[in-house]
Amino acid sequence: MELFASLTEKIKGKAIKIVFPEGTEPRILGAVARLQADGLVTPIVLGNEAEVTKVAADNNFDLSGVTVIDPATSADFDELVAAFVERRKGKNTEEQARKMLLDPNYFGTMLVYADKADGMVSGAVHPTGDTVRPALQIIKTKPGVSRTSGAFIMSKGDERYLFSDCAININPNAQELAEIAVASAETAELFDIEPRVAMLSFSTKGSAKGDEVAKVQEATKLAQAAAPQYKIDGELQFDASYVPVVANQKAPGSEVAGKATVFVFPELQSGNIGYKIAQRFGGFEAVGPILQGLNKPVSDLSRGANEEDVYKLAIITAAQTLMK
Ligand SMILES: CC(C)(COP(=O)(O)OP(=O)(O)OC[C@H]1O[C@@H](n2cnc3c(N)ncnc32)[C@H](O)[C@@H]1OP(=O)(O)O)[C@@H](O)C(=O)NCCC(=O)NCCS
Ligand SMILES: CC(=O)OP(=O)(O)O
Repeated sequence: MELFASLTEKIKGKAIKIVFPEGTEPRILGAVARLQADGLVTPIVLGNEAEVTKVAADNNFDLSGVTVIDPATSADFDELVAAFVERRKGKNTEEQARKMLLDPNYFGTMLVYADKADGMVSGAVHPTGDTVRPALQIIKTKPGVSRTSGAFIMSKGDERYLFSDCAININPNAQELAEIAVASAETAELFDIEPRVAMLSFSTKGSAKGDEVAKVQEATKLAQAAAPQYKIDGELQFDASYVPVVANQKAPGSEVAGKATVFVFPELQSGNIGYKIAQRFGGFEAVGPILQGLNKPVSDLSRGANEEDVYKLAIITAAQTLMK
């Protein structure tokens, strides 16, 4: 079944509450109106009610039935401040908390932490750091996961792949890269992609040398040892990972080369540039970044996202709430 058809089937009618902190952004409100009309999620929009209503009216969006919360006047504000101070014990004072929770990304994250929402979608107007930092500080990673990372589902026609880390870890070490690879294989399975994980490099099987190559070689070994149930191979250049004829020449006998479905980039420069090239030159649809390894789902849009991207990432975020 087509990815979004199967995900919408899973979430429909479950009233999964997704909070959208960027309540005066037309791309967000357009997606919210559609999600509400399609009965896919129960949206909570953050912002001054008069401003949200004006943007909706100016764009002919029907927000009937959508909850709008202004953090500054919310009846839950004091309770959330207290929960935040408790969570950030010793790291933030109550005075700081009162200022921080006026920031819609902090307030929205606290709604998720306090179980008043199930997930959050933000980042259409905020850069990634501002969107994800509250989640890293408050929601935190699941037991056994030390690093959150950001994956994209890349699809075109019948082709569907996962790219990571394209969003979070600027220069992961070998251990962190191994963890990203295993988390990516797990995420791929959640989205019905059979994981064959390529650990990408500018070298294939020792064709080049250097610290950067050694890091990917080490990460490959660590990931293979940590998750022997998955097919993980490296280090591979992109052509060796994707093109069967090149794979035969550069990495004969590999279970991954030439048929990879999960592409793990060695650091964030290549990951972020790589997904945008596939999206903008290659015509792939890029949905994400899907944050992997958090206790509860928080998703960060690219600021280049359109309304359809917001709609789809909200569906993915809602589906993540059902996955253990
Ligand atoms: C994500 C990012 C903002 C975190 O940076 P930061 O806020 O300076 O990070 P800090 O080291 O101050 O850590 C802040 C908190 O987050 C946690 N944290 C940081 N990175 C983390 C990660 N990858 N996974 C889990 N937790 C993380 C820290 O442990 C710390 O928690 P604490 O306050 O409870 O001790 C930073 O890594 C970044 O800018 N990444 C690139 C984002 C980007 O621009 N991507 C391109 C566009 S998508
Ligand atoms: C994922 C990403 O690159 O986000 P942005 O375009 O907002 O920097």
